[in-house]
Amino acid sequence: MVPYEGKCGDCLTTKELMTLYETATVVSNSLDLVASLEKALHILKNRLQLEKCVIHTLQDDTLLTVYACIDFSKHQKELATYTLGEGVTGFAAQSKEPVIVENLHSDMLFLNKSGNRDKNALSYIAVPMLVDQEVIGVLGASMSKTTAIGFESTVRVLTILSSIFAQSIRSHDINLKEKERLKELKLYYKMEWDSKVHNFGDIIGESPKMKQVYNVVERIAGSNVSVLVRGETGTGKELVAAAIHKRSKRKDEPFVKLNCAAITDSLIESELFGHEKGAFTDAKEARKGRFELADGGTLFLDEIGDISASAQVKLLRVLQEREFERVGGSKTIKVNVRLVAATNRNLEEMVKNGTFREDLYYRLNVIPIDLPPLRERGDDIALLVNFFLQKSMSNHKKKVLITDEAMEILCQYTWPGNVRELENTVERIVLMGSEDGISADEMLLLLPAFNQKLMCQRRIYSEES
Ligand SMILES: Nc1ncnc2c1ncn2[C@@H]1O[C@H](COP(=O)(O)OP(=O)(O)OP(=O)(O)O)[C@@H](O)[C@H]1O
Repeated sequence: MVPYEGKCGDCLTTKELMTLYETATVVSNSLDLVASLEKALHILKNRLQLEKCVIHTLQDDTLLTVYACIDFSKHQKELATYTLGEGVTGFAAQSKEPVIVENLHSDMLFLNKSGNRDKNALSYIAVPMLVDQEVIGVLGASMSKTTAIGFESTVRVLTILSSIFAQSIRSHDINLKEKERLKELKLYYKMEWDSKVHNFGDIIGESPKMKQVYNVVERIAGSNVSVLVRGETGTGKELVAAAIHKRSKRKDEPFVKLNCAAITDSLIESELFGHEKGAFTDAKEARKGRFELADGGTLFLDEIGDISASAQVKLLRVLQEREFERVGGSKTIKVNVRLVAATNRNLEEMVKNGTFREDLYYRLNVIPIDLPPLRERGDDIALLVNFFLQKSMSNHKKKVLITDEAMEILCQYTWPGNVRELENTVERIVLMGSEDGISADEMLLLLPAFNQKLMCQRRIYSEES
């Protein structure tokens, strides 16, 4: 075996140039990369009489497996697998240098694991395929008496081709990964839209408390700090999380959401971090978790107070080290995710009674945003009623008038379900109401039973006094 010293003597011959031109053209015009690489290897064989040409690629930084080849049976392909440093292929990958085995019948480095050594073959050359000095595989070929060029020229041609092949394989891999990511994101977003969880609509409200919220959102959106949005149910926590994302540099990357309260303890870690095939009974396929889906973007964890103790530990590690392993996996995955969490629970209380980790609480609560309940937002109620009224009338292609007295009732109501309840109430108003206007009595009928009773009592009381 001779490590190639990198001599660069004569210029390329016309034969070599033609070979390079043809192989590069075949590979650059490809949709099916493996088929095109194999065509390119055939050109090497036909033009230069190089035999058993094979491209190995490096898997998981340890194993070189056949990616494309000519003159190998299916079984031989499977046998021709090398670890780093093993045989001439493994050695070329490890040393990052071309390796020449002058006499492959006597050199111990030529292992012939595939068993398809040719009687006529004399020598073997293996050239590492590098992208930015990183080995992604090895290009190898046998030389025989009939090979049209010498060692030096063969190394030169294979070295030029290995760099073209390496770039093509790398771009192909990136495209595949991106396609897979888009497929998973499409699936995720489809699920979200189907359950109508997503809403990127604008935030309505001019009250001083909401102006404070906008102020904080504007100031922190551009940074990468974690945010904890707190507020009663239906106050718009998800809307604020989406607003932070939309105003950040990550706005063109995914905004991914997980409602921690909707997932059982046993599934939460798999939803967050993904799982490998066979990690548990139902894990028929490997699946990415929300952290991987949100890579580059924002992950919104709703109802963060509901996650299990073991998921809290894993979450803390991601926040500290930006890395994790899938459930049932050992490979460490690194992600770049901005976390926005939300809760309507009292996390401080949970920290005190030991149900929520204090270290995690501080990691999440770098920037707290407190959303006011609707009953503390004064004129915002009327603004929101009008906003949802327009939206709903246009959806239902119907005109409905809310009289002043009906609006008065809506403004006095305590809205325990906050904006969500108000939105649903306006929807009912549009469905039940008419252009003639909704009266106060009709309005009371449209409010949920418990509060309707309260309102009636108030009304009777005020009429009596
Ligand atoms: N200020 C607002 N302007 C317009 N729509 C709003 C506003 N706040 C909330 N909404 C709407 O009210 C509904 C509930 O909002 P959202 O889901 O963001 O609340 P939440 O606080 O996250 O609720 P939960 O605690 O139940 O998860 C959504 O349809 C949202 O679009």
